Amino acid sequence: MTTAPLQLGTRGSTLALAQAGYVQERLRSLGHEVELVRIQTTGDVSTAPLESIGGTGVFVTALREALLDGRVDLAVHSLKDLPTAPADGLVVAAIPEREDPRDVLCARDGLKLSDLPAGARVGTGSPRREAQLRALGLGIEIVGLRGNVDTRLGKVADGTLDAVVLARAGLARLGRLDSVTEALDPMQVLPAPGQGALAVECRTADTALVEALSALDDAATRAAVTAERTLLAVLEAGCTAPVGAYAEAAEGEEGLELYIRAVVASRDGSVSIRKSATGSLGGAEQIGRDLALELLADGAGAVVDAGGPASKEE
Ligand SMILES: NCc1[nH]cc(CCC(=O)O)c1CC(=O)O
Repeated sequence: MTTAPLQLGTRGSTLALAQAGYVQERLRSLGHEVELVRIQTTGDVSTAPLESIGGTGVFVTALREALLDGRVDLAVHSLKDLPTAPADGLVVAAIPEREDPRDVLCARDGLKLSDLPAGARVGTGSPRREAQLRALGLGIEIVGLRGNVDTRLGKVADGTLDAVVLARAGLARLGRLDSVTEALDPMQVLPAPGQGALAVECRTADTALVEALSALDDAATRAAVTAERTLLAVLEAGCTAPVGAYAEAAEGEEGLELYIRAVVASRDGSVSIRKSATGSLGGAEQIGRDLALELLADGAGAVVDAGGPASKEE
């Protein structure tokens, strides 16, 4: 069989290339020829705060355009950057097994969160991280931060900041786990819905490719992130404050069950509402939806976030 190599669209950042390279290798091991195609996005070109240029969706739009106009056959995204609304003509054909989704602290001198002195400067551009860190009441100062992983870690190395908070998954994919001084306990800081997972997207009409990509799909990860993202979608319709959520498959009395925890917090940390639920792996959407409705019934809709709707962005 002679088929043209699959064209895999990716952003050009080191992290994006590492993620695309992972998918490329998995497809190669299944016998597919795959070439990487770099697509530049507004989010890569601009250094303005994400909230002011349309949020994390800017990373995704250019890749989706390349899929829809046929420049590429598949695209790899960080699932947490993918808007919850489905895109016309496109399908997330594979969600591979996720990395450890926790946020981590990368601090000077090996410090952990509880070692940071009052007034310590901690960098993050994520309202979700900011809200949950403030809610801990440690008296640390949150400093806004953007840029790639190297830029962010550099602010600790050069002494500008005492620490930064990042996704462990990104550091793992870049081989930078040596910078981590503490993995944050989800009891204190819940990750973004979908954090640590990849989404492999292609055209719905490309049925042979949809079928081929399904070999990369991990059922437990898909169930977990489906619950997290359904929760996010329901909350997006009903509140403006940042959302954290983490679902995992765990052995329960009835076999494998999905256990999900979620938080809605005001950016200043003064209010945070946390709830959890368990259910069957097959009922992921319903678990996510029900938990979101419970959070709203508990007042999540009234948690005011000064940043407005776009502030949910990571
Ligand atoms: N916000 C950008 C972004 N999108 C995905 C990751 C990391 C990889 C992942 O979460 O899957 C990061 C960096 C970070 O939040 O530290």
